[in-house]
Amino acid sequence: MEETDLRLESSLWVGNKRYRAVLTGWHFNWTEVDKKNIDKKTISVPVAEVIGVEEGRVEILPQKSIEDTDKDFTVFYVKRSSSGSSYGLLWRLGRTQFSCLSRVLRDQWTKHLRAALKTHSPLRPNRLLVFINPFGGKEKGRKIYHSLVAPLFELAGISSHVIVTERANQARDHLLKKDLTGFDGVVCVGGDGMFSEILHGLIGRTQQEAGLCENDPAATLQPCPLHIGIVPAGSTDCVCYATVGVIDPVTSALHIIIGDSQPLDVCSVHHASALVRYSVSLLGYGFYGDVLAESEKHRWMGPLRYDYSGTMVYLSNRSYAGIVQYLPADPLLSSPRDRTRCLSGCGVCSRSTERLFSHSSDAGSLYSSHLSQFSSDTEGEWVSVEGRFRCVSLTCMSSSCPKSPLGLSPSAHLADGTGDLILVWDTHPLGFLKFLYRHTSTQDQFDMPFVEVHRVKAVRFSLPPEKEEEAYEEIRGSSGGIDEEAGYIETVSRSGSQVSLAETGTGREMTKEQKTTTPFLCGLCCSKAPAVSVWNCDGEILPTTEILSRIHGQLVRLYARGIEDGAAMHNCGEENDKCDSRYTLHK
Ligand SMILES: CCCCCCCCCCCCC/C=C/[C@@H](O)[C@H](COP(=O)(O)O)NC(=O)CCCCCCCCCCCCCCC
Ligand SMILES: Nc1ncnc2c1ncn2[C@@H]1O[C@H](COP(=O)(O)OP(=O)(O)O)[C@@H](O)[C@H]1O
Ligand SMILES: [Ca+2]
Repeated sequence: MEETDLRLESSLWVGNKRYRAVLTGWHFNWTEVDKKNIDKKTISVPVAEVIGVEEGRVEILPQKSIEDTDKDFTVFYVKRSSSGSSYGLLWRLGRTQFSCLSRVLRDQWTKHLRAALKTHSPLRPNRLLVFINPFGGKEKGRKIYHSLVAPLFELAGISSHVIVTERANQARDHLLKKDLTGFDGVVCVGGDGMFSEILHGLIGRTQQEAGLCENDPAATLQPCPLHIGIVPAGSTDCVCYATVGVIDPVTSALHIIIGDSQPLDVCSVHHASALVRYSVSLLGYGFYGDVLAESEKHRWMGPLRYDYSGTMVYLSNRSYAGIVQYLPADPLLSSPRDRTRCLSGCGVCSRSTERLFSHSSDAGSLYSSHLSQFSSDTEGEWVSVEGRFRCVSLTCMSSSCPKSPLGLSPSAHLADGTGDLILVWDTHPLGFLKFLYRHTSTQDQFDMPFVEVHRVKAVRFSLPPEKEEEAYEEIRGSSGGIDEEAGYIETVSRSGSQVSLAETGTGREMTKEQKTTTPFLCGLCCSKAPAVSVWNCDGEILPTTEILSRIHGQLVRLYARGIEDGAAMHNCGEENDKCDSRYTLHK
């Protein structure tokens, strides 16, 4: 046996085979001895990916059982496998039972492995606050947590305080008001809507404590100190898919246990000097807004409601007038059409960390000058376009999800402080269908004459003056002659009205003001098309149409590491732009 401060080396047995086991600073390796050189295979587990070390011969499936022998110990660790349909890798719990020559040696191994774990995984949580939405997705949140996740947390020695929500916004309110001391992170068992609640709670709480005003679009917000873990149990599960690469509760639980850390850009949405909401995945007007509004009527269908509503809205064949203004990001840093992907260890994102946090006060003043001089922009950086759009979408990340494995913007970055603005100009129905369909494959959805994509730092959307007037007309008309049965869905902003998060509620229900006189799906059955659509903000309907949104780089951190490329399972060990070929989109 050899032992130094962190290193330990000895013979160990697995079954009746002898191995040479070595614990170096960062890795735990074991290689079969007594075998011809050519066949020698080393199993190497990064210490950061060890889940737990237990004395004796331990099983956790189908139930935890311990055979308390004094020369044995069991190591649990992360094991990867390809996920088949998804781009990311599935993580599973690996387990190996080792036997030593003596109890003293066994105790040395367990002591060293546990000490190495502490040293190499500083962000591993000890205590977690878990929110379960029992009604998300297929209503399996409770079962998923208790049967798949809780046993892993227990094995890893994590204590958790579990709250099964009884109403919408309970998790958000808890995070805004209750004592959070002692918690290292918050776990969301649910979908994108539930994640959004937790996001709002944590960002709001952090700004309250820092004395910062969330309403000011120019404010440099304080990053949240608590990590968020997502256990997918929703309908779209886009945030989970885009940050982990698979929708799999066990994979997510293992990322949480080892304390992985993935920063995430967040977009704040404002109206008339007030914060409306935050968004991380989709802020979409037109098609995606209409799909969400329609889908709310069919919640009983579960996740299928989006396909049904998508088809109905597609058939209604609508476009909307609007003025879009945007502040482009530095084109030298990256481009939404550079055909690279943001993957685990992304070089573009790590370089952004430096840029985002080294001169945060300068960045704040730069933004304030841009945002306040918005209408008379002297620096000429803002770009303005006007016309009719099928949809206007802003996404801070790729927004990949099982429906669209590469996402709304396949080359967007999770943590570069920018978002991608996608403008789909009005076009013939088949063209738009082709655009939608390309989201399901690796075909470039931006390579179409009626589509534009821009990497941006801020976006403003407003209605052309005549449409604003029409929108008012629709509201006025609505007080007298709404045909409720025809289904009225449109949101109309009331210029100058102050909208705060507290007033917007869950955002999933329509407020009175949001109903207008124009029947939904009128493209199919009647002549008059609605003047305005609604904004879909990560699955919530916004109560305003005219908005100003701004990207806040790396405002929150998730227990994740970005997508690990299944096609490149080799251990590169380099920052990923050194292995760029792996990160290029395949045609
Ligand atoms: C023809 C096939 C078209 C497939 C088009 C796929 C585009 C998918 C882009 C998905 C972006 C997802 C961004 C995430 C949004 C979520 O935050 C948010 C909330 O999720 P939650 O309920 O789980 O909490 N989800 C959503 O707003 C759902 C948006 C989903 C839009 C899907 C639209 C499906 C369209 C099907 C059209 C079919 C046309 C067929 C015509 C014959
Ligand atoms: N106990 C509850 N009852 C009703 N709604 C809830 C509850 N808990 C959370 N919600 C709300 O349900 C909405 C949808 O939840 P989510 O978990 O995202 O599922 P889905 O992906 O199916 O939409 C969220 O907006 C959230 O605020
Ligand atoms: Ca981004």
